[in-house]
Amino acid sequence: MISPQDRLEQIQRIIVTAEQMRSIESRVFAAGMPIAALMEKVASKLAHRIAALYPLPNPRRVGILVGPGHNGGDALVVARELHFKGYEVMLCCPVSKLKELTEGHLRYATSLEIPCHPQIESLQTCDLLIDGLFGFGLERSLTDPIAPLIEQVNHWHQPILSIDLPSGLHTDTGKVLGVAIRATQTLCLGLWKLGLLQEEALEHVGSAELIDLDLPLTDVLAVVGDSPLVQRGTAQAAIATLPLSRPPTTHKYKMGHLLLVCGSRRYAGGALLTGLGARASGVGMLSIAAPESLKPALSAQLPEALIIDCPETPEGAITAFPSSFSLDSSFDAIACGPGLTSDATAIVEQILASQCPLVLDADGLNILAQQGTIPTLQNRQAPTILTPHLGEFKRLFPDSTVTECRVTAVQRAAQQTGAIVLLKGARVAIADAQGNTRINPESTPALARGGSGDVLTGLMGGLVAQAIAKLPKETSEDLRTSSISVDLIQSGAWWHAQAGILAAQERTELGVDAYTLTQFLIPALRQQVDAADSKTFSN
Ligand SMILES: NC(=O)C1=CN([C@@H]2O[C@H](COP(=O)(O)OP(=O)(O)OC[C@H]3O[C@@H](n4cnc5c(N)ncnc54)[C@H](OP(=O)(O)O)[C@@H]3O)[C@@H](O)[C@H]2O)[C@@H](O)CC1
Ligand SMILES: Nc1ncnc2c1ncn2[C@@H]1O[C@H](COP(=O)(O)OP(=O)(O)O)[C@@H](O)[C@H]1O
Ligand SMILES: [K+]
Repeated sequence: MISPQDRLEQIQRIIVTAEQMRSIESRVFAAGMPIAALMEKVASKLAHRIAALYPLPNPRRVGILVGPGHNGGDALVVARELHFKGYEVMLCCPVSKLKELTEGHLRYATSLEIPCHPQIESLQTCDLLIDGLFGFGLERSLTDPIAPLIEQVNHWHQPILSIDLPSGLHTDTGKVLGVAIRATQTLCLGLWKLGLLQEEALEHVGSAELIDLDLPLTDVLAVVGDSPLVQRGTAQAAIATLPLSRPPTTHKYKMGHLLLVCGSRRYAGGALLTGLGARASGVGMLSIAAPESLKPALSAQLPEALIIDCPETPEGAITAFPSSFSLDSSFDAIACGPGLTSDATAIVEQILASQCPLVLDADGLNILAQQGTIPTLQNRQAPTILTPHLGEFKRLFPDSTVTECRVTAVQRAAQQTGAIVLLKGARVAIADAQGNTRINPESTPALARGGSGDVLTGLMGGLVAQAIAKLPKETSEDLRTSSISVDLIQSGAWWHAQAGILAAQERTELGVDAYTLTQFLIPALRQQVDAADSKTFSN
């Protein structure tokens, strides 16, 4: 039997759509769990958590918004529980036609003399609001009388805690259906809903937490599959994937040789930041192909790196490798792009034509887009990882539907190109050609700053080089490609985000320039590994 900790770790990785959640719920009910019993369990866990987050005596007055379905039912059971814990609870139920179970709970709450108001204004003096209007059953845009009510509540100043999802969000796309609650906090029930991990939802979700409902893993996996394609990144999964321990008899070339191709006189920092990101990855050997005029600055900051002086244009951009250099099989991976400028077309073409595993970013991506993304990559044999931000993604895939759903856009891009595609942003989404998808659930807007993507490119390049270096030399291209998993790429995205979070905690969100970020990569990893170890020991 799986231990409760392992089960919870697996549950934390699962992401469901509304349809999948409905199927899981149906299986549990068909197996004999009464709907009302599950609702009691949900609401008792919610009430406990709410009382811990907002302990008496302040806040005392709690206003609860009740919708027509079972989200409203949950809210009413929470109302009853908080009432008995000593909170001064009042309800607002703006609809008259309720589902049967919800109606029963409303009748009982009223019998307990918990006041229920049709007008939202009565709740304005509450210290805390709980949003139980709609959960994953919402399918249509909100209109009168609920839409104006939500707009009004969003203008008030008390914290709002949403049950399952902020009411008004689409469960799968995270898009606002007309209007949606702007929650301070969302307590998601049972399993993570896809919409909560979509970038569009972020301003509405606040901080998000999963309330485990002990849904049987067999029922969950029967619906999402034993190895679900779409998974939420977790610290445990990332730590398990990172190359944290080294074989005792290893040597530098066994720990990966990474070639960085980056920088120009104009974007000198691009090469440095990529190099510092790569350094933190632990890669065994680092070579940097950069304009020759950057050598003194790079050597001063990265004394361990081999600098390959490239001839440069009068503007200080690389156009080609030096004539003495051959792009041979001594490199386990190349990370290319930050700070290059569009003058680097020939060198990027040469790299794309090589058999070397490649992380492509920034101007490397813009040059690829000009060459024709899909045909160029379809011809490429070696593993390729693209790390575009939204603008670069649109240039790479002009026909994409990225504005509708980032996750499906990334999946399609990966399937069309055979590359692993990582779409940057507040919620990084990563997919491979087989549809395996990861979403990084936690980050900080402190990273929205020039150069922080360069750090990611170097870090990612170092991780890829180490993964490739582990393989025997005669490994086939197919096996080399499959050795670079979405989990490895997600572990890099997770690590980068954790460094940003730790740096922001220590230095405020204003203090996380890209150079500072590089200095937090190792401390953040240390902190996370220690936290994971202490969890293991305490279990
Ligand atoms: N699955 C689980 O494991 C568990 C689920 N649980 C809870 O149940 C929640 C899901 O409950 P749910 O299915 O009743 O849907 P919910 O989100 O409350 O709303 C649907 C209602 O809204 C109505 N409606 C829809 N659109 C509308 C609109 N635009 N404007 C106005 N009305 C609109 C719609 O009416 P209709 O479409 O029939 O007109 C229907 O009555 C889930 O989020 C969680 O909180 C837990 O209790 C137990 C464990
Ligand atoms: N609002 C945000 N929240 C969290 N992370 C963000 C946010 N905005 C950007 N990032 C992250 O910061 C990095 C920015 O990369 P990029 O746009 O390539 O910048 P640059 O090219 O200047 O280095 C990416 O890793 C991205 O995921
Ligand atoms: K809700």
